[in-house]
Amino acid sequence: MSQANDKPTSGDFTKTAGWLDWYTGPAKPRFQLPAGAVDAHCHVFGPGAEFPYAPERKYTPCDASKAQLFALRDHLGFARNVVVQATCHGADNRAMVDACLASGGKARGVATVRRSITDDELQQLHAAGVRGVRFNFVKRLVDFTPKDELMEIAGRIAQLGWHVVIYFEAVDLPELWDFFTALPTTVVVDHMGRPDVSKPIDGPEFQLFLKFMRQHPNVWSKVSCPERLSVTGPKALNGEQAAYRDVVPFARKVVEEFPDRVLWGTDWPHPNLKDHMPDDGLLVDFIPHIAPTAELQRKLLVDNPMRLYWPEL
Ligand SMILES: O=C(O)c1cc(C(=O)O)oc(=O)c1
Repeated sequence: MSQANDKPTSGDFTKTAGWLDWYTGPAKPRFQLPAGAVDAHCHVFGPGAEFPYAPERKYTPCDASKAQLFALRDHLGFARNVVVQATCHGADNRAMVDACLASGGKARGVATVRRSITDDELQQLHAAGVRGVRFNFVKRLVDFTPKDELMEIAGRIAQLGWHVVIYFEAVDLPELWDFFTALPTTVVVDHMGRPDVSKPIDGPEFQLFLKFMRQHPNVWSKVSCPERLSVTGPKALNGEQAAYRDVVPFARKVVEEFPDRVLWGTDWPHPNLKDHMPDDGLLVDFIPHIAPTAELQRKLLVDNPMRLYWPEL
């Protein structure tokens, strides 16, 4: 349906040139999600008039509110969300926290924090449902933060039982290896560490990522974002049931080798896509291609995210 660039950015903001808005009117998935499924990676954007975008942001999105996120959750058949702080909000977690608080216990959060955060502020985030912090190493999204600052934060949040979510490009893994493997918490990799899927699955780059997971049982991976990683498509649009073929072997390998350490999320509202905006219903239909059995699906969508984000249930 709509791929038009017609969604607003409220407040004193103008969308980044060429910004693609999230997809209106997604299909009802054909794949029936297991009961209690968690969308373990999604975001809210603003609305800018209520929760202004951060001065240090690298892009200005269209608004994507908590009500719109919850409507998508219900439409697709998810029971819960994990709302990950988007870089356009910097370390101002108010929009994410507001979504968690308004969810009636159906959303947990992952925050971005600075070294200056107080213990009281961390406790308030915990009470709102935050269970992790995100460290971002993708240079087009954030300015550099010194590793000693990040390690100090990791040490503090470890005491709350939280985990660290890391986002990086595959080519940067060698340089980041020592830092990542020194983290004292569970470590969750966003989007499989962004493999270049035009390279062979048994080539050095993806093998290094598998080695990272094999050698470090505290490392988990989100097998999300085929729409970002795919080079050949086809796109999840117009009813396509075999989308993003080139990503399937990579994601399926991770799911099958590490079934107890994988998560899946829509990545709605899909920041910074340049080529197309996927139909989120068809993205859900991608899941059985990478998790082909009911047991793998239940672990990926229910057991693993519940263990990490709702261990008390
Ligand atoms: O690849 C991206 O552009 C991207 C950006 C963000 C963010 O801005 O937080 O989050 C993601 O999961 C992916």
